[in-house]
Amino acid sequence: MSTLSQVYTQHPLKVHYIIPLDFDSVVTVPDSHAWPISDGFESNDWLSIPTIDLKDPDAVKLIALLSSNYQKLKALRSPGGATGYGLARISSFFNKFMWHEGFTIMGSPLDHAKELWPNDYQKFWQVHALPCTRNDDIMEDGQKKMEELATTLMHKILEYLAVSEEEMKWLGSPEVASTALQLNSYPLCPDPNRAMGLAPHTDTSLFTILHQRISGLQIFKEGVGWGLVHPITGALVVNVGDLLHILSNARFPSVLHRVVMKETKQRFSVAFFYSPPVDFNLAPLGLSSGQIPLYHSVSVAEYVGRKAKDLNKALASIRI
Ligand SMILES: C=C1C[C@]23C[C@H]1CC[C@H]2[C@@]12CCC[C@@](C)(C(=O)O1)[C@H]2[C@@H]3C(=O)O
Ligand SMILES: O=C(O)CCC(=O)C(=O)O
Ligand SMILES: [Fe+2]
Repeated sequence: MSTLSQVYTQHPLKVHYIIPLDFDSVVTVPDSHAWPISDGFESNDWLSIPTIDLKDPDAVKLIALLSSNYQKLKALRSPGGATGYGLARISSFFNKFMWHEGFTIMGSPLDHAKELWPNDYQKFWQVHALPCTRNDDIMEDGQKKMEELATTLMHKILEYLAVSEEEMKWLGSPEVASTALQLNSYPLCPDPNRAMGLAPHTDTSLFTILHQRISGLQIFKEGVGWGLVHPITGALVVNVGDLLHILSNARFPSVLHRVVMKETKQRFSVAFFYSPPVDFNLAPLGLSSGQIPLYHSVSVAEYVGRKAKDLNKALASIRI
């Protein structure tokens, strides 16, 4: 069975859409990164988001990103690769670049580090992991916790949707769910109102669990427009992705979101993408009699391919 990483490998990106700007060396926003002023850029309105207390404020351990550019380029994603340092995959769909750099991890973070820095991966963790507990395990622990949290959440969502666990066999074994960890960095920007942190998109996952400490994340609410999602200490943001949109027959619509450059300091976020195994076929489930499915059945791998081809038309392309 192929992995999520192998599926993305089949949709390579041009190098141009991988290498981020050297944010440390610029004093003005270059034209390549200057976005037309958009509605809601200056908005300081907070949206009200339902919050769930999961009794575990420590579920995520935030890790600082790699610091020097030299180290960063050593970790650059290859054109055919899915993991490593670089621009967001969606970059090629926009004619301006974003004020963003990220690091994508699929599978074990420790294996990933060993692969990148066979001789000094330990040094990497010691230098860059938060100065607490065992540096070696910090990412692995965090990832395991996230997997547990995602599984718990998924069970509850299925219960609500009246989808039998039989139909989601993969859920019993967390190791076969496709997961990815994305470390996002939004460097200090000399002119925040002209730059875009992360352009509007919906995630491809069932849902994404996001940790943010500084504001900047906005979601688009029908009839309201763009509004900020307030960071709450000890709480995580859950963004519904396209795959849950399909599975739930749009009862959980995927959330259009973006990141604006609000603050005058660097912003970090950590996103955990949770999806079924790549060969799993998704279709609207748990429909009561009389309800018609709105989407054709699609495998996770095929849907990833549709998004890679046309970001904003993928969902519409499988609409019945
Ligand atoms: C498992 C995932 C989910 C990915 C692709 C792959 C790894 C990186 C994720 C992101 C992270 C940044 C936004 C996004 C839109 C992007 O460009 O890369 C995400 C995308 C998706 O949700 O489609
Ligand atoms: O940085 C954020 O708050 C959002 C990140 C995001 O949307 C993503 O990684 O998909
Ligand atoms: Fe996202």
